[in-house]
Amino acid sequence: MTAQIELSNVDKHYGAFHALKNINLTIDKGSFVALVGPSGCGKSTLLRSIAGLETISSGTLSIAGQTMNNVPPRKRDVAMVFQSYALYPHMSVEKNLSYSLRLKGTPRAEARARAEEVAATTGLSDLLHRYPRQLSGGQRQRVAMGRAIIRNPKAFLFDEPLSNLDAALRVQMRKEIRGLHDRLGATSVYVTHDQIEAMTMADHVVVMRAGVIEQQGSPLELYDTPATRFVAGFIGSPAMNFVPGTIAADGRSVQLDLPDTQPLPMSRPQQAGRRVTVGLRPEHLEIVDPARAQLNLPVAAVESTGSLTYLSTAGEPEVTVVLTGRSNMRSGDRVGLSIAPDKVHLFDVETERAI
Ligand SMILES: Nc1ncnc2c1ncn2[C@@H]1O[C@H](COP(=O)(O)OP(=O)(O)OP(=O)(O)O)[C@@H](O)[C@H]1O
Repeated sequence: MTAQIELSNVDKHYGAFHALKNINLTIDKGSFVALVGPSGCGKSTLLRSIAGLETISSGTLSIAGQTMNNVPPRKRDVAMVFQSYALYPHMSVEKNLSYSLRLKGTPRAEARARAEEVAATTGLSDLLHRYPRQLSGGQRQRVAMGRAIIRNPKAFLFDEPLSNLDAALRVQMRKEIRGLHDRLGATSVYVTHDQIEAMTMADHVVVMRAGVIEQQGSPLELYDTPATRFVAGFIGSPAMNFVPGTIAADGRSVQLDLPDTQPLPMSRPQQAGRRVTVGLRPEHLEIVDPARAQLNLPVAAVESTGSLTYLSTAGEPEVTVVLTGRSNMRSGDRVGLSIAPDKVHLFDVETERAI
């Protein structure tokens, strides 16, 4: 039942506002694709366009090879799962699950049997007689999932489904949703503003910005080779540090605009004298003996979570360093840092594209 979804040259205008700009995206059958980006970038609009809750202004949208541009939502055979759950409060879990089947005229006994089957898949077997108000947030989310599953749709469309849950439950539900996706062999499209959620759940991540697909790829492709400064800053936590710099005369190292820094060797030669933005991930900076450090910076703050320690430096721009374990550094100390040549990212100052 599961299907491929294809968008080619899709545009969406809300009056004069251009919400989606020339979107080209193939969602392979059986894949789990996350749409991420800051608030207002168009990810919900894209998802709602697939569902048919928005009409696209131009381009083609197809599901299982059939053009869907003018097909109403209920005939697209896709299931949406929302953050608000949208459960019927006056119906038991069993009735919530079987409602769509009953609407289609499925006999009562068969609908109940399907509800029991789906309840077993989603861990709701003991809760079939409860009402939504008697469920925890995670259980309600599972009912919302179950209602989508029972319809055996061509694709599952998730709109920030975990936003209402606390941090621990979110982590658990991520695994449950991904596990269900795998067991059902489903095609899933998942909107989130949380890049960690996207990275941990999806096979393919689509980063959007102001209505445009900025970059798409596997989670680690985006992390290792961000195409733009925006993607570099959006993927990875804590965020990449950006420092202005100049390619040195030898073309093989880059001098940062920070006092007490040596040129950083690069893995590929660049044009000498070129002004660039240098990207350094906090987890790639290593603390080293000041005598052989490439950067010597004053420490402004030290924060520890027990397993990780975050150092931030004084001065402009601030540089963040993350290390595993603990550190006896204190505010006011100087820290010596170095970074491997293949971990130095460079971006064009004007276009902000990776170079
Ligand atoms: N019905 C509408 N009429 C006019 N503009 C709209 C409409 N719906 C959305 N927009 C605009 O389109 C842009 C994209 O909205 P969308 O909801 O897709 O963003 P989003 O990336 O999902 O953001 P968020 O994470 O905040 O939900 C926003 O600037 C929004 O204000």
